[in-house]
Amino acid sequence: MMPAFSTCCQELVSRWTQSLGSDGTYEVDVCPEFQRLTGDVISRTAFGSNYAEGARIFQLQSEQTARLLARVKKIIISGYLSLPTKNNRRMREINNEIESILLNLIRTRMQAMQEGENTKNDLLGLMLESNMRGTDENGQCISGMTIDEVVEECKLFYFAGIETTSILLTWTMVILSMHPEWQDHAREEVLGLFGKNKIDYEGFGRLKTVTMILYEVLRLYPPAVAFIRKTYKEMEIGGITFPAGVLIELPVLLMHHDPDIWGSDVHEFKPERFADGISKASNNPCAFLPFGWGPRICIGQQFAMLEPKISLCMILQCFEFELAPSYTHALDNTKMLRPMHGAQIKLRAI
Ligand code: HEM
Repeated sequence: MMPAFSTCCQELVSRWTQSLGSDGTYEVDVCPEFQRLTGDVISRTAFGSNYAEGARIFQLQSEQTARLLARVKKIIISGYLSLPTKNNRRMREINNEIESILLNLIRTRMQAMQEGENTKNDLLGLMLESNMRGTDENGQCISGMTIDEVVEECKLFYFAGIETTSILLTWTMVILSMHPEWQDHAREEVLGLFGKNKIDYEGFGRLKTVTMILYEVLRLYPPAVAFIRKTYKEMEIGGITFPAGVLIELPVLLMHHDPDIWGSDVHEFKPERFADGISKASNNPCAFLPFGWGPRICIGQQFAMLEPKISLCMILQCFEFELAPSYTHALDNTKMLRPMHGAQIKLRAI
C-alpha cells in the first residue's frame, strides 16, 4: 500500500506547493483537504478505485449521517421509518446511489477476475475471491461472502476509514500549530531519518516522536468519542448486575480526560507521556481507547496510524505551519469530534 499512500500524499503536498503566494505562504482549511486525501487513499488501496468515486460516496454518506442524526432527535413511532416522508425518501435515494456505485465497481472487478486478469490484491479483490470460491483448500464446501455482504463491507470501510483518519490529521495540524516546539521536534526527527528524500517503510518503525504526538492527539481529541456494547446475558460489571440486552456506552472522551487515570496535567498536550508506550502512559493500561477494544476493535487501526505518519512526514519535510488568524478553537461533537469552524492553517514553504 505504500506506493498508493505516497502518491496521494505527494498530490496533496504538490497542490499546496503550487498554491503558495509570492511570500511563500498559503492559508488553507485543512479539513476538506484531509477528507479528500483519506478518501483518495481508501479508494485506491481498498478498492483500486479513483478519487471521484470515493468522493461521491463520502459526500453521500455524510448527508446520510446528518439526516440520520436529525431523525434520531425526533420521537419515532413504530413504522415511521417506512413512511414516504421527504427525509425517508432521500435516505433511500442515497442508499441506492451508493449501492449502484459499489455494484458497478464490483461488476467491473468480477468481470476482470473471470477473464483471468491479474486483479489487484486489495480488500475488494480478497472479498470477491471469497465470494467466487465455493470450496476451501481441502476441497470442503464453504460459503463465501454474498455480494450483498461485500457491498455492506465496502460501505463500512468507506464510512469508517475516511472521516476518522482525516479528523486525526486535522487535529494534529492544529495542535502542532499551537505547540511549535513539538512541531520542531517532529520535523527534526523526520529530517534526521529521511532528509528531504522519499519516505521508506523501514524508517517508520523509528518514528518515535511522531508516534507519541499522534497518540497524544488521539487521547485529547479521539475522533470516535464513545462506543457501545450490548450485554448478551446477565452479567456483573463494576459491581452492578445488568440483565441481557442492556446497551452500555463507553465514554472514550471522558476516560481520556480523567485526571484520576492520566494525572492532574490531563488536559495538557504532553506527548512525552507516551514515551514508554501506551501501557505506561497512564495508571490504567486499558484507558487509551481511540480504536475501541476487544473482538470488534478497529480493524483499520494499523492503516489509520500509517496514513497520518506518511502524510505528516511529507508535510513536515516541506512546510512550517501555524494557525491562521481566522481559526477559532471550538469543538463539534455532533457526529465525530471535529473542529466546529474548520481548521485554517497558514503554511510556509521551507
Ligand atoms: C484515526 C482513525 C480511526 C479511528 C479513531 C477509528 C476508530 C474506530 C472505532 C472506535 C471503532 C469501533 C470499535 C469498537 O466498537 O470497539 C472502529 C471500527 C472499525 N473501523 Fe476504525 N477507526 C479509524 C480508522 C479506520 C480505517 C482507516 C479503517 C479502514 C481502513 C477503519 C475500519 C473500521 C472497521 C471496518 C470497523 C468495524 C470493525 C468491526 O465492527 O468489527 N477504521 N474504528
